[in-house]
Amino acid sequence: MPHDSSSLTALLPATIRSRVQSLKLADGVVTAVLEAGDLDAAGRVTLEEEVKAALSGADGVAQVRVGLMAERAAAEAAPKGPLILAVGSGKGGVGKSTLSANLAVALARQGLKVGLVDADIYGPSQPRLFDNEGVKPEAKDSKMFPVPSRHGVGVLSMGHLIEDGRAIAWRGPMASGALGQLIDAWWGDTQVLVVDLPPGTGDVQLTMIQKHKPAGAVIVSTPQDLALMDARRAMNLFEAAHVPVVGMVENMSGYVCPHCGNVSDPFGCGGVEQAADDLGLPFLGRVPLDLSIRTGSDAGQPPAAGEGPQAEAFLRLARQLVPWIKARL
Ligand SMILES: Nc1ncnc2c1ncn2[C@@H]1O[C@H](COP(=O)(O)OP(=O)(O)OP(=O)(O)O)[C@@H](O)[C@H]1O
Repeated sequence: MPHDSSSLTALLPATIRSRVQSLKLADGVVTAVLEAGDLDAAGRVTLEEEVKAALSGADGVAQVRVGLMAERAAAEAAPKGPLILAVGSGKGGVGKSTLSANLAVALARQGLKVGLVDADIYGPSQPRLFDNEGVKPEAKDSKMFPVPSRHGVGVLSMGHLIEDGRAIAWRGPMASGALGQLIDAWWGDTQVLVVDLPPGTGDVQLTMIQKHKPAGAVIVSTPQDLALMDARRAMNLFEAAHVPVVGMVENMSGYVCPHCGNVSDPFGCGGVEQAADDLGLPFLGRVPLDLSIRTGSDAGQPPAAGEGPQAEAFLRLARQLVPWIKARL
């Protein structure tokens, strides 16, 4: 008989079972979150290997993802930093970075003090989107200051730290160490930190979410079925880490012809709203596929900072999020 979450947990040795915070099976993928605050680096690697060895190959299991919780006591004792709002997607290229940047600008236009961390450390794009490429962050007491932008949003990205165009080939633990430095920076009176997560739903993402505990997450998807399946995986990932999903956004949902203004739907339309409905999540709204969104982004001018329908699409999303954010500040 195929396994479910409890029969899978029973496959783990008792010493590991007591560490399980959550364990979910969906579409053949097990997502397990374990308490590991007492273990050193070697112990954590062993624990991850043991879990994978115990569950891989079980009936109905195609893949096992492990997220390890650490430094819980230290995190709880630490002074309260800005509220973290993660922006995630199940796969790359759906517009997660574009949405993160414009949401940050749109939230700042609602009067909030907003910062942005580019956690997409393998392909950082925020310095280009905010037109502050090549600016190195200043630091004090080995903590960085955010790099200012023209739109009132401080930004920190691996792209600010590496030489132009140099690919980063880091392994998971180094990657999450680097991300920690971007988040634990001098954010001052910043109220909301929008975190542009790396695309995907693997171990790196899960560990990052566990460690930095966003207050909530927004999932972005394009309307096609394939992207939607990935969005569902992203939701499972946040659920496994006990991070509430604030809602879903449909990006590239209707192509506005720059010549005649006609709207067509190359990727379909309404799929994300339907998926949000099926999953019992709020649907936050759509952003059209619009050439000016790409050209503005490439030129370092976030459309949300301007006027017109493109700006309005992002401002509408931000207005929906403001009450949720204010209730948590
Ligand atoms: N609504 C839109 N209209 C037009 N172009 C868009 C829109 N959203 C995103 N794009 C463009 O699509 C490309 C991919 O967007 P983006 O980099 O934000 O995606 P991503 O999900 O963050 O990708 P990655 O996983 O590579 O980081 C960019 O060139 C961006 O300008």
